[in-house]
Amino acid sequence: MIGYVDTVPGAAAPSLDVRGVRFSYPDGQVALRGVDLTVPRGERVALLGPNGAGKTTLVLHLNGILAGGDGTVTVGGLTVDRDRNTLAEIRRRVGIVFQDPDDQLFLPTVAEDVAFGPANLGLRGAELAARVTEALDAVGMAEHRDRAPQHLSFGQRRRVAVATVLAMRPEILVLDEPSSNLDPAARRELAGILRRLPVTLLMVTHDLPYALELCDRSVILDTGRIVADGATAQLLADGELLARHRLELPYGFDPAVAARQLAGNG
Ligand SMILES: Nc1ncnc2c1ncn2[C@@H]1O[C@H](COP(=O)(O)OP(=O)(O)OP(=O)(O)O)[C@@H](O)[C@H]1O
Repeated sequence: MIGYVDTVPGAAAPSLDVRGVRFSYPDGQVALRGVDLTVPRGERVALLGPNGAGKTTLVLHLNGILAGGDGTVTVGGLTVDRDRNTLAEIRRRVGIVFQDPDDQLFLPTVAEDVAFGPANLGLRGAELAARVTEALDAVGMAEHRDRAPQHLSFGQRRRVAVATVLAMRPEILVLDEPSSNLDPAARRELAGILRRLPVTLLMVTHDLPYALELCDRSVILDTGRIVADGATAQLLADGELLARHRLELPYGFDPAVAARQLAGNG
């Protein structure tokens, strides 16, 4: 089993600490208006919110793709800044899985795609091979290692995209809409895989049942501010809160019943 939760220096620090982050785009559009968020090591948190709330902008601050506003972001005790060495380590610690797996897969075979990141870190030979196998095992894709990514199903490609990030042994795994375009079986299988990963997880999603299934805690972001932060089951049971922030449960979905079922299965 992968043990990267304990391998990062500064193990006492939270995985993620966002303090007073404000950010406007160059055209003046204000996207974040003072965001505070602490995620302890090993926790799984859903980041919810309507279109335009600032979710992507916040995620892009976690590994320094966006910066320059106010506030600080700390990952496993290391503050995100523009220093080249720090940024390289931050990008190893924060693994972002984008919505479209094809943005992350570009080499002839699955194994080469998964090896790409750790090879850039300098791993070679048996150590690199072990890292690739470990990551592919974690997402149940080891038997496909020599296949071409473009010949895999969408759900398989998404799993390989997760493996490319896991191969870096991240401190925190950030997933952008992980359930999108998955059929019900692939969606369920991915949930099982993500639940077993020993890693801090931040999941951006509009799929509220998926948030409930995977994350005990959810945070709602709207107009650049965190407007709710609590137990997912409680937030989803608050119809007025959801309506205020343009969040909708699927027709007929009862979060209380689903939470009881999940607790029974857990
Ligand atoms: N490159 C950009 N230039 C200017 N404004 C931007 C840019 N990208 C995003 N914005 C604006 O920043 C705000 C936050 O957008 P962001 O993409 O972070 O929201 P989001 O919550 O991820 O939305 P969605 O659910 O639609 O993906 C919005 O008002 C958006 O129009």
